[in-house]
Amino acid sequence: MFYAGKAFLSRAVVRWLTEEGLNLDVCSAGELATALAAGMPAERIALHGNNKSTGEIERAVEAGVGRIVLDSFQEIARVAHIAQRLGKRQRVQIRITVGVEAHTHEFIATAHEDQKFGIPLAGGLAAEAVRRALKLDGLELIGIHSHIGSQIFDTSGFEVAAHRVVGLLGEIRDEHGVELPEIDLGGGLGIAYTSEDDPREPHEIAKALRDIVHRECDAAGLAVPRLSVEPGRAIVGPTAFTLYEVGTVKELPGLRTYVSVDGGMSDNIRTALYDAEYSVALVSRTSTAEPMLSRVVGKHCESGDIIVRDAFLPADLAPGDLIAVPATGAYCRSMASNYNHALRPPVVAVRDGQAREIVRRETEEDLLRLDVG
Ligand SMILES: Cc1ncc(COP(=O)(O)O)c(C=O)c1O
Ligand SMILES: N[C@@H](CCCC[NH3+])C(=O)O
Repeated sequence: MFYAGKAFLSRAVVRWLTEEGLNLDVCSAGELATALAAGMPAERIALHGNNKSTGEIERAVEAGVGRIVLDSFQEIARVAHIAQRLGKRQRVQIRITVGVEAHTHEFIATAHEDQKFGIPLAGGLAAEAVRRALKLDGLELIGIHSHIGSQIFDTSGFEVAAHRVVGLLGEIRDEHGVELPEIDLGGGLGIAYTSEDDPREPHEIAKALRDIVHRECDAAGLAVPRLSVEPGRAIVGPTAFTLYEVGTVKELPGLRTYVSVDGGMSDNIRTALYDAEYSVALVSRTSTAEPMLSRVVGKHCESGDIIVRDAFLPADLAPGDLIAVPATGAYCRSMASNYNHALRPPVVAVRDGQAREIVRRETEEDLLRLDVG
C-alpha cells in the first residue's frame, strides 16, 4: 500500500508510515524532499504527476525511487533519457485512463477521457505507450496504474477499472510475451464527512478489489499480479478535526446565522472548491439552547469563504466558544494557503492522551522571510 502524501504530509507522518511499513506516493519534488528528509527509504517511494519537471525526475531517479508512474508519451521518453544518462534503469508503471465516469465531484474524477491525467486506453494509446516503454533501455516497465478519482463510495468504478487494466495486461502478454508483475488501482476511497455518508470499511473494499483482480486474471489466464493501492483520504481524513474560535455571531432574521471563525478557506478550501459538506459541533462547553441554522464562515475577503454551509449550532453560541469540524485530516492542511496573509495554524498529534505539535504555527516572520527587499 502506498499512502498518497498529497492528502497530508509532514516529517512526523513520514516517520509513522516508515515504521508501519507503508510505502509513499509523492507528486512533487517538495513531497519527495520531505519523504527523504524524514528517512523514508527511496525504494518505498512512488513518484506521480502529470507534469513532472526534468529536475524532479532527475532527483527521483538519483535517489533510487521504487517507481515512477508515467503519465504521457513525452514523459516516457523523458524518464528513459534521464535514467540512461544517469546510468540507471528506472522501474516504471504507466498510468492509463480506463474511461470510467467515477461518481464523484467533476474536479476529483480522473478516469474519464477528457481530463489531464494518464494515457487513454481508448484508441490503442495505452497499448502504444507500453510498446514504447518496453523498447527503451532506461526503463523497466513493471506495471499498469489506474486512479479513477477521489471520495468514491461505489466500488463499481473500481471493478470496471480492474477489468480494463487486466484486459490490457492480457493484450501485452499476447503481443509482447511478457506478463507485467504489478497493477495499481490508485486511491479514492470515500470517507464520512457528515452522518449522511456511509462508506464501506477499507478492509472490505480491499478484499473486494483483490477478489475482482483474481477473478479477472483467472478469466484471462494470467498469473495474478501484485496489487497495490494508493489511498490518502481514507487513511488520514477521519483522523483529524479543525478547532476554530468563534469571533462573531451575526443573525440575519429570516435567513440564518453567520458564525465567523478565526480561519477559513486558507485552512480548508474544500467547501469553496467542491461544495464539500462538513459537520460542526460546539466543543468548549455544553449547551441546552435551541439549535439555530448556522453557516460557519471564515475571515477572508470572499463571500465564498464558507467552511460549513448549513449546520445547527446552539442559539447561545458566543464569541470565544470553540467549535470543531471533524474529518479535516485530508486535503485541508495540504491545500492550505496564506491568502490575506493568514498564518497557517499548527497541526497537533495526539496519542495516548499526549498532545504534540507536528507542524508548528506560522509566524509573521515566516511570512516576511520570503519577501525580498
Ligand atoms: C494518482 C493518485 N493516487 C492517489 C490519490 C489519493 O486519492 P484519495 O485521497 O482519494 O485516496 C490521488 C488523489 O486523488 C491521486 O491522484
Ligand atoms: N484534493 C481533493 C482530491 C483530489 C486528490 C488528488 N487527486 C479533495 O480534497 O477532495
